[in-house]
Amino acid sequence: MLKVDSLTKNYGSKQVVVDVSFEISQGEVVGLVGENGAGKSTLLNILATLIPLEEGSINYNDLNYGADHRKLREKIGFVPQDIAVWEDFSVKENMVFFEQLSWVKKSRKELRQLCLDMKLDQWKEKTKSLSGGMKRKLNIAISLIHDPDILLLDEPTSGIDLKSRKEIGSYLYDLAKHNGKTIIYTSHDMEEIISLCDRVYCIGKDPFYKELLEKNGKSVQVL
Ligand SMILES: Nc1ncnc2c1ncn2[C@@H]1O[C@H](COP(=O)(O)OP(=O)(O)OP(=O)(O)O)[C@@H](O)[C@H]1O
Repeated sequence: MLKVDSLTKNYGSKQVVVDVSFEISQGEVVGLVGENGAGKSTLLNILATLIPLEEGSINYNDLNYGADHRKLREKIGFVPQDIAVWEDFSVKENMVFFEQLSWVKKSRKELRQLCLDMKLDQWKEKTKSLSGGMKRKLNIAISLIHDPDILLLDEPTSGIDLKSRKEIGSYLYDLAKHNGKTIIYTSHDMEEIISLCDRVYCIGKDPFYKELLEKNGKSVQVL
């Protein structure tokens, strides 16, 4: 269980995340939506321990975000909004590089399989020659190397074609439902949010997203 209590984040005098509380259970797929600048990436970055917690508390099972940073990082996989891979490395070299930094060891075969699960089969190709969508798939595969419990994805399917989006979406859904991973992700693609998410959190005051999603039968909580 991931439990967030009274979380607030300001950038100087600008309040971005204001007194936010929620709980997410193991195996849930939760969408995070809101207009540009609403604070989705900020919240994900705090959950990923990349932005320090200033006000409020966050706990994952018996781990506390104030005290157990290292242990928490072992449990979290993060896919940032901006693609973060080594352009001059091949897909294989990227996977091996990040595996060597990882807490969990994986064989070349297992690393390759993670890419194939993403429908990314250009194992020996230089990353810079891949399309933007393929680089995103590589980024997702990298985030899964250490078998995280929680997967935080910031617009993971942006720039990916519809067929691949659906493939990645169903792969992520299976990871949650069959492997018990907890998935929180942001997207501006409401169709994807509607088809993939168990629940949705909406950041910001604009009722647009809440109304649209509720019309489509989704359970939405405004943060
Ligand atoms: N390091 C920072 N310093 C100051 N302000 C910041 C910083 N990072 C983000 N902000 C501001 O905080 C607000 C929330 O930004 P954030 O990136 O979390 O929004 P978002 O909902 O993810 O937006 P988008 O949908 O465009 O990705 C924005 O107004 C942004 O300008």
